[in-house]
Amino acid sequence: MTDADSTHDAGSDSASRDAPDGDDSSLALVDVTKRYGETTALEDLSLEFRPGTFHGLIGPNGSGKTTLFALLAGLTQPTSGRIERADATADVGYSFQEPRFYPSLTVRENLEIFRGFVDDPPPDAWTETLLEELRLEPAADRRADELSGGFRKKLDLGLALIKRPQYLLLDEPLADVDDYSRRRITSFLDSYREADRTVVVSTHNVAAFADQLDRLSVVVDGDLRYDGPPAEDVVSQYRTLLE
Ligand SMILES: Nc1ncnc2c1ncn2[C@@H]1O[C@H](COP(=O)(O)OP(=O)(O)OP(=O)(O)O)[C@@H](O)[C@H]1O
Repeated sequence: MTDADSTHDAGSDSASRDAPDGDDSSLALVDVTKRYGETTALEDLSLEFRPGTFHGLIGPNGSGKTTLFALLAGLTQPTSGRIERADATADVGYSFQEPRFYPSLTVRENLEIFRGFVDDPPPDAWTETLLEELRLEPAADRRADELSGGFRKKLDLGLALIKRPQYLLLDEPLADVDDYSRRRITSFLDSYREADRTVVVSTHNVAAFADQLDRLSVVVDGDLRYDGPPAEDVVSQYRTLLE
């Protein structure tokens, strides 16, 4: 599958065959430093995202999480180091900036248009699955610019998922989302990962994903402070790591 002309899909030009640790289907940053002028957002950071993993990325404000996602999605280039994507054809879907969609089109029309950008699109039923699993159905026929904040967030999540990407990068996917939808969405993302896809969630609300996380990475001031299994009490673990 090639990348589509979609704001929610990343290009694959930074792909390479060999990932660290010999895992031939992971996505990884290798010795990455990213500077914006005088500001160092990430410093010599290496991190791997493996298939079939629900990976949590946490860290205080300004620690470099958004920068890391932008690098993985190919939206910006490292100052030094490299991004490796073992399977050059694997897609990256993302939702981590302001929601983007066609404002005058309905939720369903937006999903269909973005699905149409994909060269080898998932079947029609995938759109219906997303409408149902993301609890978007009540707003399916409403214009995108008339949606509440929570529905906008869910539409953005739907657009990130419409291509069924191998790697799904989500920044605060549950922000503004009601409790019932949260449970549905976390369980849907859980099953998405079971299909050997990678879900990476950047969040300040690590407790919301405690039951799903397979791996936890903590970034503080551009450094990787922890990368490994989440503890049973992930909130305490994070607090301890920050001390
Ligand atoms: N386009 C930019 N130009 C200059 N500095 C930037 C730019 N983007 C990010 N930075 C700086 O890089 C550092 C990391 O920012 P980044 O947005 O990646 O952190 P973050 O962990 O996503 O923060 P938050 O949790 O607050 O969203 C910060 O010091 C930030 O000010």
